Amino acid sequence: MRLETVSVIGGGAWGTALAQAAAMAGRSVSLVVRDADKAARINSSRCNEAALPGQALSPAVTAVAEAASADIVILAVPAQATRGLLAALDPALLAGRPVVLSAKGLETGTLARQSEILADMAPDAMGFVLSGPSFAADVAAGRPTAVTLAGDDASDASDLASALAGPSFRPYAADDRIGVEIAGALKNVYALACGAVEGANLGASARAALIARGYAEMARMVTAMGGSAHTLTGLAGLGDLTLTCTSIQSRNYQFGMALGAGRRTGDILAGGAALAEGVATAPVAAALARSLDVEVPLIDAVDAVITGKSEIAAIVAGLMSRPLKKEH
Ligand SMILES: NC(=O)C1=CN([C@@H]2O[C@H](COP(=O)(O)OP(=O)(O)OC[C@H]3O[C@@H](n4cnc5c(N)ncnc54)[C@H](O)[C@@H]3O)[C@@H](O)[C@H]2O)C=CC1
Ligand SMILES: O=C(CO)COP(=O)(O)O
Repeated sequence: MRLETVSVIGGGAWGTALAQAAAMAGRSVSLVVRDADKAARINSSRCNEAALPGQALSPAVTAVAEAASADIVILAVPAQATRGLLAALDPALLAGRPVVLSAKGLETGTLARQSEILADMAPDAMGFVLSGPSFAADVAAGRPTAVTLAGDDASDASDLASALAGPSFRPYAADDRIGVEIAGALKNVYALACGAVEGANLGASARAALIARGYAEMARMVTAMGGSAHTLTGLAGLGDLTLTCTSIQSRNYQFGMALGAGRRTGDILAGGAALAEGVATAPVAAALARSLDVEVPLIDAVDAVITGKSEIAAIVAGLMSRPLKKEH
């Protein structure tokens, strides 16, 4: 497999950071943004100011407004935009190519994972998922980061990991796409909950309990979907859950803080909040759990707060008065 050139589609924070990581790994990179003016601005200033202010881009990154053929395709648009993006792309750009899915979320309506969307829309593409504890600003600045890169074939995933690995970006190959995708999607839901704990001043002990019980829920979901709970011991599971559920830098955590302070979802969104994938994913994850008959009280709680069905105080009281049971 030739793995020299990379096309990163999506000119937000994560697409820009992944373009920079691929460039630092020695690849020649096109960053596909939505309009030609933006591409020209990035190329002349050598910075994507709107996405990663002040971050200088490697000379190996060229912004373009139209996707062109590349050995590796990386999709970095919000989870709800992936299907539309794939529908608009020339299928020849995807057929037989490794396509790396980097969005963390489940699709509204279909309940689909990102790799299921790819299989629907571009069945000839080779789907990989990239997830793990990795803030875009850290990756782009060359701060040490490690992620999981999963594909159906572990040896292909290893080749791709080698092509994207650089001095500060270390992808670990894996073969459990389901586990990695569910972990990436659900950690955003728990980050909303942990942010709400912070915003409502419920204490660090409550937040730690949420992380541990969230991990247990995640394991039930992954197992029910045919993934491996063992995957969750790695970067995409424990790694990203720890990062996102404890860091105010996380947009999901910030959104949760606003909910915890008593603000409504609609008002926070109307105020121009940054993308928080857990907001769309929480109701989808709750529906998915119902369809699989998996008990997920924390996902249900976040869904209830997001959709305005319940208040945080009532939810905390409800969670604390659930029947006592064995931990495992
Ligand atoms: N920012 C981060 O630190 C990380 C983000 N991610 C994931 O990456 C995904 C994208 O997040 P960010 O880049 O941070 O969000 P962002 O809000 O910074 O950027 C999203 C970009 O997608 C573009 N976009 C939206 N719809 C599009 C469409 N239909 N076609 C083409 N472009 C479209 C927007 O113009 C924008 O440039 C999310 O799923 C997020 O969870 C994953 C790891 C780290
Ligand atoms: O996925 C991320 C870090 O791994 C980014 O988290 P947020 O989208 O919550 O900022």
